[in-house]
Amino acid sequence: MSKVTSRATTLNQDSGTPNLNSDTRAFIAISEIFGPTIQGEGALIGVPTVFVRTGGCDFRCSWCDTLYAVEPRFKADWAQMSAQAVMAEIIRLSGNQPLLVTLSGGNPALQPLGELVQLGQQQGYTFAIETQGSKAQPWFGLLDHLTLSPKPPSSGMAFNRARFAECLTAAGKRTQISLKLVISDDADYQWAKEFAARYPQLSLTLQPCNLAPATPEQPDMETDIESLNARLRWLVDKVTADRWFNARVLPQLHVLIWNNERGFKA
Ligand SMILES: C[S@@+](CC[C@H](N)C(=O)[O-])C[C@H]1O[C@@H](n2cnc3c(N)ncnc32)[C@H](O)[C@@H]1O
Ligand SMILES: Nc1nc2[nH]cc(C(=O)O)c2c(=O)[nH]1
Ligand code: SF4
Ligand SMILES: [Mg+2]
Repeated sequence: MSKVTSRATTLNQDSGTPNLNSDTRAFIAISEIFGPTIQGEGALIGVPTVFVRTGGCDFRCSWCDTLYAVEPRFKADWAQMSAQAVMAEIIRLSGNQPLLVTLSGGNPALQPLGELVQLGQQQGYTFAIETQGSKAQPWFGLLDHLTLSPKPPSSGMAFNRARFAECLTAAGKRTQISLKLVISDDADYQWAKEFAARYPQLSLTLQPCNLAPATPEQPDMETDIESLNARLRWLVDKVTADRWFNARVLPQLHVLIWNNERGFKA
């Protein structure tokens, strides 16, 4: 399957729109732009969208399924693109028909994305972001959806409550915020219960961890759907037994459909 990935670099930085980035000349590190497909996870599951995946991350989760957009050894594969060039690719992929654009990564919050969001919204596109809540940006307040996915103990990453709070503040009132917590074992589940209790105002999705995701070394590795389903059943049983009725339990739909393969859809 061939991949829809933008590699062009444009030099036109003059958008004429108000600037929300500290650096007006900033380029965005892009790992891939693909779609239209459907959002496979969380509160917007099933919604048609184009993904913009940025390169680079401040975390190294033990089970990360997108290391090709995280580790600096893949930097040479990332394009440095202007907001205008990214928008042109989104318009091309969507046939100039506005839809939801999902910013993911890596950590897209490390990138200067305010201008892109403004450009797209002027043309009727809406914007969602997937980020772990380790870095806030002033342009979070422009977004339509902010999915915060703080990491459980199994990831090996630490939680910074102050930084997470900054993300909530930056999103303000206009942006819809939801929580997406990945669960791989009992310790993660217990952590998620305590975490969610601290943020009762946020809509919540629990997502079973894929403990054997495709890796840059084995990108075509078959997903073990049976064990993913077993973990999903385990999670549903726990949530219902605990009468945790404001939690939503969802698989990664794109993994079930396309095996998390990089390409047009996954
Ligand atoms: C690849 S991350 C990129 C965005 C951002 N860095 C973050 O973690 O939110 C997108 C989502 O995939 C989830 N994810 C990554 N690896 C996973 C895995 N092996 N199983 C289940 N979810 C995973 C993350 O927790 C996050 O919610
Ligand atoms: N279809 C699809 N849905 C997704 N939801 C979150 C994704 C991500 O990698 O951030 C993702 C992805 O890579 N593909
Ligand atoms: S924060 Fe997201 S992109 Fe970064 S390593 Fe963790 S799962 Fe991967
Ligand atoms: Mg993914």
